[in-house]
Amino acid sequence: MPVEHRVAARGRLRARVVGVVAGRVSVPGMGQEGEGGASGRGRCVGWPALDERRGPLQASLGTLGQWLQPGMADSAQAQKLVYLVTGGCGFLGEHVVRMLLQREPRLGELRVFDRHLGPWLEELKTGPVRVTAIQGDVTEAHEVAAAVAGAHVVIHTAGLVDVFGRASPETIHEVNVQGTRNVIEACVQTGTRFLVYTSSMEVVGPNTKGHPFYRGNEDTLYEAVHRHPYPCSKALAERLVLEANGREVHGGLPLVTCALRPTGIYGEGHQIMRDFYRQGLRLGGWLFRAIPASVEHGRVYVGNVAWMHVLAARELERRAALMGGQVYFCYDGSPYKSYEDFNMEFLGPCGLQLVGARPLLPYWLLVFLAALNALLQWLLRPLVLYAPLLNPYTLAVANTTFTVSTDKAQRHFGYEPLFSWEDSRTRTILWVQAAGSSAQ
Ligand SMILES: NC(=O)c1ccc[n+]([C@@H]2O[C@H](COP(=O)([O-])OP(=O)(O)OC[C@H]3O[C@@H](n4cnc5c(N)ncnc54)[C@H](O)[C@@H]3O)[C@@H](O)[C@H]2O)c1
Ligand SMILES: CC(C)CCC[C@@H](C)[C@H]1CC[C@H]2[C@@H]3[C@H](O)C=C4C[C@@H](O)CC[C@]4(C)[C@H]3CC[C@]12C
Repeated sequence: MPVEHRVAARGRLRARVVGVVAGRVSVPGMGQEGEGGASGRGRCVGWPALDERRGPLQASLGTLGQWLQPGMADSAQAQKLVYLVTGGCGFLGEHVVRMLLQREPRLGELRVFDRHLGPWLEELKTGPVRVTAIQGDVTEAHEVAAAVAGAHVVIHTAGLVDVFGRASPETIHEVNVQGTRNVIEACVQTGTRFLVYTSSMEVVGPNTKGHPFYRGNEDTLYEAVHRHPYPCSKALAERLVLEANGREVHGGLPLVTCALRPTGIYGEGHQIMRDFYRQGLRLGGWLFRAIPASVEHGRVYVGNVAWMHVLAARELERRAALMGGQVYFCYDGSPYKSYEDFNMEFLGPCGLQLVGARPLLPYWLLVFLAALNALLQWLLRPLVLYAPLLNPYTLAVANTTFTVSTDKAQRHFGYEPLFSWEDSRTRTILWVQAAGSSAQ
């Protein structure tokens, strides 16, 4: 285990650094010119309004020339940058960390900030890039500020992903909204100019009315009304990030922010996929269709989501005027399918079968069971945490078509999926097989 020590950061800020390891850098990526676009806005029912704090430069985004420091373009190749990834030990965060090490040529130091540090960070010991593991909590403003101090770019992916009622609404709000506010304020205080936020499709929908969002893009009009704490928190946090674009950071330059909105992410490390696999194994290799095959659910491979983060972070500097304050859905070539049929793309080759061309239970019965689960969760809460996959919210999400079709990230910062559907599928199958056999 690494030796625990403390480092002094800018001013009186201090960070708890629990390890320093080094990783490898390789192949550069790409980028091209694009055009502007719009960002979505949601409405949270029953949640506090946001501070209406806007940066002085918010309303007047300048030309690219105004955003670049003198000589920056010339020195860009030589300059080594410090990146901070919050939530860097999570499902997506680990892929972002590894992707940065493999594909960001300007990476000089990579700070991985998480409440729970993964042992795999130790693997990243060889190579020229300094990797700094920082155990910290985004809800603690001083810990965030200490980690951010001196970083050029922050990728803020830490979040409490809970649609099952495991955490309280207050905790979800604290981590996702206050945590994001802390990251923004840390950037402003310490002079960090570039912030990429991992948002979610749920900032848009599905809404509580079950309206379909079919092949939508960032400009598609949709009635985004949130009641569940998780989408509420993501919507509020995304708004904070977008509104912070243009705020003056320490040193006088403007903050540049953007938000990426993945749909349902799949790939190596996806816990819910592993849970379905294990459940199928327990049921003798069978899974039972609950949702009609006609309900399409957007999915995106984790490696492509990570790649989009890396590209967005890289291009924010050069394309600040275009990308600042923008939202981008995360997309790739994964096929449009129902949630269960899509899972079968991986679970099928692992030996599971989905029974039924149509749902085996009538929808009203699922609604009843979901409501019963919610009631049981509430009744049992003082005694035990009962948090099954099926509840009224997850049923509504699974049973509402939500698919995106867009090229905004391609136009704005040259994003193309790095992994084909075939690659993504193969990698995920191999992981499910390994995860399944380790569970035996
Ligand atoms: N998984 C998906 O399908 C999906 C889809 C869209 C968006 N997202 C977003 O992507 C991000 C990552 O999600 P994920 O699926 O990798 O989840 P995850 O739970 O695997 O990762 C989140 C990471 O954040 C860390 N974290 C949580 N609370 C923290 C705190 N208070 N301080 C510091 N670190 C903390 C966790 O330890 C974890 O490592 C989240 O912001 C989530 O909202 C996920
Ligand atoms: C009705 C049951 C048989 C099936 C239950 C499946 C359910 C657990 C799944 C379906 C859709 C899933 C969500 C969707 O992929 C997108 C996201 C966005 C992301 O920000 C967090 C995860 C989440 C909510 C998925 C959670 C699991 C869901 C609801």
